[in-house]
Amino acid sequence: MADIHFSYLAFGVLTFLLIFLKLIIRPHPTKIPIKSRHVFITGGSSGIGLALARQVAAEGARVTILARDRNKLEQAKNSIRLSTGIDVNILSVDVCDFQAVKEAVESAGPIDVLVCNQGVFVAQEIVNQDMKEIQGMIDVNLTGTVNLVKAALPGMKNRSDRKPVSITFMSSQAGQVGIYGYAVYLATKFGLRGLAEALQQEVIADNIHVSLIFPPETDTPGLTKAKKMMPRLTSIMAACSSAMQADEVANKALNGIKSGSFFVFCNLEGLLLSIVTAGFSPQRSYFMAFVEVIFSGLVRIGVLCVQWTWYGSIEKLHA
Ligand SMILES: NC(=O)C1=CN([C@@H]2O[C@H](COP(=O)(O)OP(=O)(O)OC[C@H]3O[C@@H](n4cnc5c(N)ncnc54)[C@H](OP(=O)(O)O)[C@@H]3O)[C@@H](O)[C@H]2O)C=CC1
Ligand SMILES: CCCCCCCCCCCCCCCC(=O)[C@@H](N)CO
Repeated sequence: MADIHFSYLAFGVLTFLLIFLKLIIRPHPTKIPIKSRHVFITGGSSGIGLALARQVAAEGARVTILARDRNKLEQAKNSIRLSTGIDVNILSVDVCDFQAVKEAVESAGPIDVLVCNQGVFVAQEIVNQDMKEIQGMIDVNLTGTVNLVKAALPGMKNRSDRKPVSITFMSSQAGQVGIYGYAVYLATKFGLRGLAEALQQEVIADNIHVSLIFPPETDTPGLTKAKKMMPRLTSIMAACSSAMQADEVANKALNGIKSGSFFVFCNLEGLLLSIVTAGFSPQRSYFMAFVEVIFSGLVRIGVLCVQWTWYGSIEKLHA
């Protein structure tokens, strides 16, 4: 008898919670159309950016890709033409040069979806890392992204149609959790989260929607390069989240952008990380908000266990 009453009560409380969350979550849910829109992808000549460029081109978007190396850009353009029959616009620019970024953005025409995906990463203990490498990661990943936002925002705010548009940042699961060997890289990726949270508040009135993508290790030319000198502990920790192909990550990213999700996770570990690091992030899905509220404590126990094994590995390898 008491059992039945208890389950009614639990059901009632959970239903009330769902309805409550549906009423209060902000920003409101949205949908970002892709077809016939201008998608501007930095770092679009390689890896995740190239895979995303191919997918949005196949969905009928007008695509611009930006990177430094003109040869790689030409190759990317040819490979996208071969697989989709569509021509993308290429721009050879260094994101660290604000003036050049501004001119490139103006030459490309009004942007509907800006994907700041360019990034460099070197896995190495900070004590061994030289200042050039450190400064390079901060300049490309963080300052470069600020440059892009600063250059593109005026045009996006003053667009002629008021349809929803997106600014998307390529973070990393290493933008949600500390990983040995990635101290400076993490500083840039955690930095993007702060940028994204404040920016979303500043641009919501313009119907601009911010997304943050959190990929696990992804098979790309960039990762192949980083693996050459990766510390053992970096590999051990990164292997706790299952690796993915660039196409799969691009697909998750595209679905996340279309649904205007603020946090976009890519695999099961990513879902758990997004629950446990939800913090003060905006949430458009009442269902995800519900999942966060109910499960964050439990997942916290899980990640504390993961930290326990990680610190065990650190002790062992440093003994
Ligand atoms: N691969 C992985 O395991 C993961 C990657 N990520 C993130 O995803 C993003 C893409 O990574 P991935 O596909 O592996 O990278 P790649 O190294 O394969 O490609 C990087 C792209 O960025 C461009 N780029 C680099 N520096 C600049 C610059 N200064 N100005 C303009 N473009 C630049 C490169 O072109 P060029 O050199 O010609 O300029 C290239 O197109 C990065 O932000 C990365 O941090 C996140 C999680 C996991
Ligand atoms: C119970 C909860 C379980 C949660 C498990 C969490 C495991 C986190 C692993 C994070 C791996 C991040 C790799 C990103 C690497 C990257 O960004 C690239 N640029 C370079 O590889």
